[in-house]
Amino acid sequence: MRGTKDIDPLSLAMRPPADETSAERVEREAREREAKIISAEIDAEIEMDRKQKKYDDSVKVLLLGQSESGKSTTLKQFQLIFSAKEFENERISWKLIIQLNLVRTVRIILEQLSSLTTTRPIPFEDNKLSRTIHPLSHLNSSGMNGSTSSLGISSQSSGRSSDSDLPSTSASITPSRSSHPMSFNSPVSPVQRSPTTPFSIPFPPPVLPVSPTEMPKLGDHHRTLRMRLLPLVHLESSLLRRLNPSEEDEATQRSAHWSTSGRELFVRSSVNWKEKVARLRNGTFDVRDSFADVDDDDGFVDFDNPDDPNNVIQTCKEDMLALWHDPVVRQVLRMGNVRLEEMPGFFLDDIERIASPSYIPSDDDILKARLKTVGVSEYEYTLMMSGQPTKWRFYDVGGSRTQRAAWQPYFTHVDALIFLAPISAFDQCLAEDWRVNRLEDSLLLFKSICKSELLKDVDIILFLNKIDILKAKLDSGIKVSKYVKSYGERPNEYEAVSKFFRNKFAAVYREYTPKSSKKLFYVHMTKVTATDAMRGILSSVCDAILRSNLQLQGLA
Ligand SMILES: Nc1nc2c(ncn2[C@@H]2O[C@H](COP(=O)(O)OP(=O)(O)OP(=O)(O)O)[C@@H](O)[C@H]2O)c(=O)[nH]1
Ligand SMILES: [Mg+2]
Repeated sequence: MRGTKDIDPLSLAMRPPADETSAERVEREAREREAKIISAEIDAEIEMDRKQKKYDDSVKVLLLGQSESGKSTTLKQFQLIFSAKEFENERISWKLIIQLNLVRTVRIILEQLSSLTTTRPIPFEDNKLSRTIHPLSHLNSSGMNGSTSSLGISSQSSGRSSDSDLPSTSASITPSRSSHPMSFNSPVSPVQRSPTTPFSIPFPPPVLPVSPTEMPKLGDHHRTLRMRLLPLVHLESSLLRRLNPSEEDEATQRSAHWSTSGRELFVRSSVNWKEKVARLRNGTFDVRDSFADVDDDDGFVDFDNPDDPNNVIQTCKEDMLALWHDPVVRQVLRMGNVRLEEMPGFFLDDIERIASPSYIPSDDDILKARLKTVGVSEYEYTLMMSGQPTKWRFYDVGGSRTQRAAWQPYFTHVDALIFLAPISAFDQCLAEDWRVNRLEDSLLLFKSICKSELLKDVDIILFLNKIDILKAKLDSGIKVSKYVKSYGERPNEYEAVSKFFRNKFAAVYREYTPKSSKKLFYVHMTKVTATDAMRGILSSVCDAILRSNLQLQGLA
């Protein structure tokens, strides 16, 4: 026991009076709480100020766009093309992410198979983005008629997407649906979400009506495969917990509603995930110890440990291949309209390579890997531009709806922004809200960015991204006019479709950019995963930003 004389005099002075009444205590505690909040706000302001001052001499670029639009992938390309050594140093860190991407896809298949053996719909959140939306079948199945606004947007396909999650403090960047530039067919019917019955959330129905006799039959070997692949599912949840222990972000909250294995791998801006991955690689893996804190892993590589991801994946290799090539499994996926190949982080066609003990991720693997961003990550690179070293600072934001409130503080001190809109997503819905068409969300988001007074003089580079997926969809016969009413009778071909989308975004820019704006606007059709094509695009983007910067400073 410490005596009174050992107590710090400051703590003594801060102690509540001995005769404090309970009413006084409540009042004091409320005062202290408020003071704490104010103090945290001041700290945040000081930190932001510090960052602005510190990086004033660098060219600052903000990457914006909805989740999965390709922001972090664009950043990887910048690093690969202009800062190759750093990219090389981080190569090995991506191995675990790629392994986790692979395992996630296997888990999705297993969950789909479960749907055949259980009466309740599977908690299958992960593939929402790769499921198409089926306006007609859904309207039929629900009996809900999606009324269409005067602009052709159904009431379910709400623009709330952007209304609700853009920074609420700035009216100028809050999008409004009242003058929508494109008209979309109703994507899906409103779903009845009940917090107490999470499994009652319906999924988009299969393409064809399925009678019980048409249901694919699972045999004993499917059940055996499932059992044999369970270590992968355990490995995934164990590693996710270790990489993001006690996270309370949306992914975790959703997982509580869905299933522990439903979490998507994400990186929080404040966490150096590469360091964490390195520690996991150097520590021992023990699935049974999955709740242990990462900090406890100070051991060495245990090559004999059966819980090591390399070992688990290698052991399950043949079963993964058997599952992926099984005709019944393919039929189940088709019926559920699950297009795994279009999902980010799809590595099932690379099992042999990834399961090899000597596997090192290739450049393409790293660009394909999916790691969701939460918060705002900052990266500083010295890029060699026309033989001159130039300091660049990139801000890579999380694009999902709950993340967008964090964008606004960065609007006031960037030189340019790259906005990514995945135009392949015309037939998809947001992971965050099934009622919202992803392309519609992108357009509304872009509109709010154009309108923003804070971004009035910030150059905008628009990447209409994922053109490879767009081409594949058109080639497979998916009709744009089925999802975008205003597309009408135009040819369902890449040239016509891409021109149509490009014109729509350009029209939004022209209509909503403040008249007094001095900003420049460039549009590129991109597949940001393609390094050769991006080399030229990123060079010209950097040149344009630099030129514009010099002009602004009166140096050009
Ligand atoms: N096929 C194809 N895939 C792409 C393209 N651009 C990005 N991807 C993939 O799409 C996935 C999502 O890309 P990210 O860069 O992580 O998306 P993001 O915008 O950073 O998403 P958040 O962090 O959630 O905001 C990754 O797996 C990428 O490899 C593209 O042009 N074509
Ligand atoms: Mg990201």
